[in-house]
Amino acid sequence: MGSTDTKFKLADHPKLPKGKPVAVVVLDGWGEANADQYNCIHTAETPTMDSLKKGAPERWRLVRAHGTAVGLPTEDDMGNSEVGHNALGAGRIFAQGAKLVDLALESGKIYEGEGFKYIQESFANGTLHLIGLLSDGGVHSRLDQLQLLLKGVSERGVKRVRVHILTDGRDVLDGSSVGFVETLENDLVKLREKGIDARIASGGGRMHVTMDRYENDWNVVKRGWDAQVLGEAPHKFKSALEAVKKLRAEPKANDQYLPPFVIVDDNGKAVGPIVDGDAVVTFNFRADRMVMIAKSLEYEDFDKFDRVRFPKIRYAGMLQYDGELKLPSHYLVSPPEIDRTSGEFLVHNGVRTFACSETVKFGHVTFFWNGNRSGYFNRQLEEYVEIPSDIGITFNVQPKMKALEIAEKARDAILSRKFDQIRVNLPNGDMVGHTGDIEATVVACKAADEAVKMILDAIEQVGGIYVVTADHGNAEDMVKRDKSGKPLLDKEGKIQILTSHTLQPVPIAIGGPGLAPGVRFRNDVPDGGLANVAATVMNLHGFVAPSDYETTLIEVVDK
Ligand SMILES: O=C(O)[C@@H](CO)OP(=O)(O)O
Ligand SMILES: [Mn+2]
Ligand SMILES: [Mn+2]
Repeated sequence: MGSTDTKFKLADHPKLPKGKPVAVVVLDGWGEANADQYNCIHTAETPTMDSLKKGAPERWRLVRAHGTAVGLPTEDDMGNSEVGHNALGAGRIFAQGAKLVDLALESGKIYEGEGFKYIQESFANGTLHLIGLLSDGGVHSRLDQLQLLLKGVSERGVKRVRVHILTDGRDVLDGSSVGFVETLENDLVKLREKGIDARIASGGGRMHVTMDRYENDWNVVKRGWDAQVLGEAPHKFKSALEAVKKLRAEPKANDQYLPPFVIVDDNGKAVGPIVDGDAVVTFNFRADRMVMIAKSLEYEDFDKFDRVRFPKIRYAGMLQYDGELKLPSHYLVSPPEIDRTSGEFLVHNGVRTFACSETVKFGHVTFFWNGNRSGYFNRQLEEYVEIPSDIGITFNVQPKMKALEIAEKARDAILSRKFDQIRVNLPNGDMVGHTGDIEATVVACKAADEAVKMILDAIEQVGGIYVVTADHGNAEDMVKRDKSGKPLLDKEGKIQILTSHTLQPVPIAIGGPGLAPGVRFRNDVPDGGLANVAATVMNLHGFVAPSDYETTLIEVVDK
């Protein structure tokens, strides 16, 4: 069983027993908001989640899931899966990538580090390529950081810059890509006036080009590779603005799924393929959707797709994206050191752990949960199950996704009695919410609720405990609003669909036959956030959390 490593020894909880199976269910993108027709969770039939809310007020509450509560720079920053699951798993609030990059740019430290010095060696004779998400969403990247970086490199000897853009429309409004491209083009004009040969070289929508995750579909990364490295794409344009405008005019086109394009010169030649001697920076700070491109840019041995050419480049990530794989080996800003996560502690204390989701969220309950670390802590005590996601579709056409399959795996793991913690992520509210399809999102929420029921029923059978929560909001608000909360209309008088996450708090409910009588939420942690959940879960496993963890949300009163 557990380890002898005293560093990880947890004290016994004075009142709560060990050995009860604990199901930890994370509903992705499931916030709490006022009830109206844009709240898909409210519209959907969700009897299980409703019963948790209505059933036991002392065992249901809201927790903060955005802004500084999850280590983001400001209270205007919506929550996201990376910071949400990091907080849930690590039990402490770490300054996250967005904030660390801000600080490094502000202080200028970014230019003093090993990563920058490394890429700078290419400035004299090579091109600097910047690849990343072009928006101000603040989930994966931020435009103002790109702008500061462009300014910084222009003052530090760069001669030729090529930007490879990925249009967003997921963390920001669909259609906003046009404005972001205009802004970037204006910045590049200014660089050219200073004598720097700076241009946008290629592009494509984030969900179709480059930003796949958890190896769901390597074709996505390949499309990016072909455009960015080889300078080949089905669409060729003289300017990125023209590209984005024309491609958006196609029926059903949207920013998230724009096809790949390259910018060509008057002779039809791509203006910025990546060649030997160049430097490349992937400027997203968030990890999950950069790991695959990082592998393709960095690994000599690589068989995921035919790269055709593997240029000898100096490559650095904005951050190091995977702490276990040390990928990439060069980076501009050190990632948060998310160590001593609850998963690691619990495994060292003999807690047998099962984690499951479908591919698009699999890393959320493993990699993110464990502090952006891939792999197991102890293969003997842990089992991580990935259910393959459908590929090549937008999830509004399949809103039930694999919720049922995930719930079945969780149910079987619970009934097997082989695990003490059974942890899942149910993706529906989030993945379908991102499509902006309100009807499909309602179906998605119902499917997630049914999955919760199956897991809770299994917990009932084995006398276990459940913790049901979420990582951030999404499906509970599908419309852009003004400050007073009124839906905003576009120029044609149509409502503006919100595809992004929200600033809303999320619910957390605890219960189950194994929950000791007298356990209830404390009322002296009113500002509790996702980081308070880890200590809570440790308590439910019969342990006291380490003293540097954010405090537990529960107390045990004598009954
Ligand atoms: O899809 C993603 O990458 C983000 C939104 O940008 O969503 P989540 O944080 O829920 O994974
Ligand atoms: Mn999420
Ligand atoms: Mn999301």
